[in-house]
Amino acid sequence: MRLALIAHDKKKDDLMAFATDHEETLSQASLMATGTTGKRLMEVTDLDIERKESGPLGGDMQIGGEIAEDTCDGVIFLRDPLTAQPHEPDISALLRLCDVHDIPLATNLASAELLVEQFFE
Ligand SMILES: O=C(CO)COP(=O)(O)O
Repeated sequence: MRLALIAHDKKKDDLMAFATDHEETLSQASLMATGTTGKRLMEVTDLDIERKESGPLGGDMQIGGEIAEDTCDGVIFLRDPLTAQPHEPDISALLRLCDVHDIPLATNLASAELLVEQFFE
């Protein structure tokens, strides 16, 4: 099971709390994250995380590449729906690829809980 974890700045605290709550479960997965999200996750948990570039520098695209290569089984992406992002085209491309390849995608905490429950518990 290979899972991508991503959060926009205003959602990072939520993702850190989620990862801490589910640390034991998430440790069963192979995890990757965009740059800053991954750095924060490794600061607050003992999870082993493959860090991609930061989102605005191509990290979303790198995770999209994994989806296209069939090496990503699920994405938790806590997006900030109230703040414009400079790399919006990359974000849309990642979400689109999840749909193209039928990859489970959770974009808020409620769906992230369901995804993790279904995947691991
Ligand atoms: O911008 C992001 C996703 O679109 C997240 O990137 P960071 O994890 O580097 O902040």
